[in-house]
This record gives sequence, C-alpha cells and structure tokens, in this order.
Amino acid sequence: MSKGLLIILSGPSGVGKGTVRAKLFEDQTLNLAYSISMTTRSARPGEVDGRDYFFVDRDTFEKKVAEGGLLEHAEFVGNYYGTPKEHVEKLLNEGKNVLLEIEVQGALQVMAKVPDALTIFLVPPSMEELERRIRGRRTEAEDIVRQRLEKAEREIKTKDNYKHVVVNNTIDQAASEIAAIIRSAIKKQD
Ligand SMILES: Nc1nc2c(ncn2[C@@H]2O[C@H](COP(=O)(O)OP(=O)(O)O)[C@@H](O)[C@H]2O)c(=O)[nH]1
Ligand SMILES: Nc1ncnc2c1ncn2[C@@H]1O[C@H](COP(=O)(O)OP(=O)(O)O)[C@@H](O)[C@H]1O
Repeated sequence: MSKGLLIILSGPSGVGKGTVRAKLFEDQTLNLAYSISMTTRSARPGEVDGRDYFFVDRDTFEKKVAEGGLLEHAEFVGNYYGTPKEHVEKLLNEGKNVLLEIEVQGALQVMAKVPDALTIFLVPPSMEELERRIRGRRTEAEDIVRQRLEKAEREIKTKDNYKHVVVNNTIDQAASEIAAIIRSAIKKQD
C-alpha cells in the first residue's frame, strides 16, 4: 500500500478553511483524514475535545513539545497550536491523504521537513470580506478579532511559499478547486 499524501491547508483566520474543509470531507473519493491539532485555546461553544482539537493547558502542551511529540507548533494570538506527530504518521502509513489545517509559521516548519507536502493557501476575495467573515462568525472578542485581522495582512504576504493559492469566493468553488488540486497530486504520486 502506498503512503498517503500530506496536505497543508493554510490561510488567515476567518477565510473559511474549516468550512471548505468540511465540504472537501464530504467527498469520500479523496480519501482524506483530518489531523486533529492540540491547542491551549479554550473550546468555543459546540467544539468537542478530541474532534475539533485536543484542548490542553500550557504545561501539557510544553511537555508534548519537549518530548518531540509535535510535527510542528506555533503561537497564534496568545495560544499554542501544534500537530501531534504520531497520529499523522499512522494515517499516512495507512494510505490516507492527511489534511493539516494550520497557520503559516507551522506550515513553513512542515514544508522544511516534508518538501513533498501539497501546500495550499486560501485567500479571501478582499480584506473587507475577510473582516465580514471573521466578525460574522462571532466567536472572538473584539480585541482578538482586531489582532487576528492585523496578523492576516502579514500572513497573506507569505502566500508565495505555497504550491497553490486558491481564492475562497464561494464554498463550492473553493472546495472544487482544491479537490482538483488534490486529485492531480494523487495522480502524480502513483
Ligand atoms: N501551526 C499550527 N496552527 C494551527 C494548528 N491548528 C490550528 N491552527 C491554526 O491556528 C489558527 C487559529 O485557529 P483557531 O483559534 O481555531 O481559529 P480559526 O481557524 O479562525 O477558527 C488558524 O490559522 C488555524 O489554522 C496546528 O496544529 N498548528
Ligand atoms: N465562501 C464563503 N462565503 C461566505 N462566507 C463564508 C465562506 N467560507 C466561509 N464563510 C464563513 O466565514 C466564517 C469563517 O469561516 P471558517 O471556516 O470558520 O474560517 P477559518 O477556519 O479559516 O477561520 C464562517 O462564518 C463561515 O460560515
């Protein structure tokens, strides 16, 4: 059995990564598995521990880093986020195409370690629309929204590090462009 493809989906907070990802996962033929990250951020209403994230305290996170248990990790607007390594390796060995939905510092770390990774950066149609989306979600307090929007401008400047840049105009359009990119990468790998 051949190893699966490692896929990085990155892009600023509020651009629609989670929404587009959910759409992609409806397509069974892509053979996707989601890498559940570890974070020190508090769970939002409706988020489930072990499904959306592993929610941990800073001590637990730092221990995981110290024992080399994370493929990458980064601090994002006051919280740690990281990718548990063992689970990703297991899924890849099972032949799954593993999707990491991570911010740009972590993405750069994975690119350095796994140059073959398929890297995709999702951009908003405009900064005004990004602001509408992040505010419309109503999950963060005003100061956090502002910090995330400021960060977004810097993050978007790193988009040329990715093999593909996709504009999230509509969910269907972005998901179908990404699905085509994944299919083409799978074909090349075979
Ligand atoms: N480096 C890294 N970033 C992550 C990881 N998990 C999530 N992120 C990113 O951290 C940022 C903040 O995530 P979150 O608080 O869930 O906000 P949201 O993505 O705007 O819903 C987003 O850009 C996520 O893609 C991870 O394991 N590693
Ligand atoms: N193509 C789109 N058009 C309009 N709204 C969108 C689109 N994609 C996502 N959204 C909305 O934007 C908000 C942020 O999306 P989300 O998936 O949470 O972003 P991210 O995971 O990148 O932070 C959500 O309220 C979502 O419903």
